[in-house]
Amino acid sequence: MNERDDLYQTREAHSADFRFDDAVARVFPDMIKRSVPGYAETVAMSGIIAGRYARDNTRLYDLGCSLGAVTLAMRHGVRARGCQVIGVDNSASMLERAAHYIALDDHSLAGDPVAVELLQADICSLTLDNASVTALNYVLQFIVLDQRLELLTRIAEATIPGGALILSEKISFEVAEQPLQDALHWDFKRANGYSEMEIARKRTAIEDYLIPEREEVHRQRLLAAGFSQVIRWYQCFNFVSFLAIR
Ligand SMILES: C[S@@+](CC[C@H](N)C(=O)[O-])C[C@H]1O[C@@H](n2cnc3c(N)ncnc32)[C@H](O)[C@@H]1O
Ligand SMILES: O=C(O)C(=O)C[C@]1(C(=O)O)C=C[C@@H](O)C=C1
Repeated sequence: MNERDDLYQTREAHSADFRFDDAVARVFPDMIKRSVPGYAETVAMSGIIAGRYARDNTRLYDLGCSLGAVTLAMRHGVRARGCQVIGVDNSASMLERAAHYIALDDHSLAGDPVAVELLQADICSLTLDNASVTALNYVLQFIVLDQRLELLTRIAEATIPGGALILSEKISFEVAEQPLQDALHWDFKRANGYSEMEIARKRTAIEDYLIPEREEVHRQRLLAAGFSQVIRWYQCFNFVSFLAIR
């Protein structure tokens, strides 16, 4: 199942034509590991954070769950009782594969594991409720700009007092810092075996589709959405993760 990402060795790229389709879902674990600096740590620490913030008889949401990496990290991190982890994605190709990974995990766990449910839905029109922890791991960056505050506000309103949002994103920087951050990111991709052509084609494909914003924009919008505290708990080059508390 873990195929190597060679999509842009053969695929031509056009602006904003990247989609989470079957071809991407097939190579996704390899693609995200080789493309996002700090991905493995972000997933693993989502489990630790879920352990601290999950409360009895609440929900944990993994919005834009792809193959369910964070869904499973949260399932394994939860110590509270009566919790349910809900993984949501609008890509059928992703969810089909996520279901396979959840089933493998079900079989490996003894006793009464934390319940996991997968849902195919658009997170921009999903009703959320009774959340103690929500993860938005590299997903907000794909939501059109004018829907981002509304989505975060719905998450904040659905979050119990003291509950948490884990928000991981590719970010942008002020003009003086941006070239260095880009260069380091592309060095990371080169070191992971992507060619100049693959890096350039992926860049074209996600341009105008993955829209990064500055740290300050994220912080202020999270506060405007209804969270009371925001910290940046992790950064690796141009990828960061925030923890926002309701
Ligand atoms: C970069 S991946 C997320 C990675 C995943 N959270 C992880 O940590 O492994 C982005 C995911 O968001 C999903 N997505 C994008 N827009 C969405 C929307 N409006 N509703 C639901 N899912 C969405 C995509 O289908 C894709 O699977
Ligand atoms: O910014 C890039 O160059 C990326 O490849 C990033 C990114 C992401 O952050 O989601 C884009 C699409 C894939 O899902 C994997 C990585």
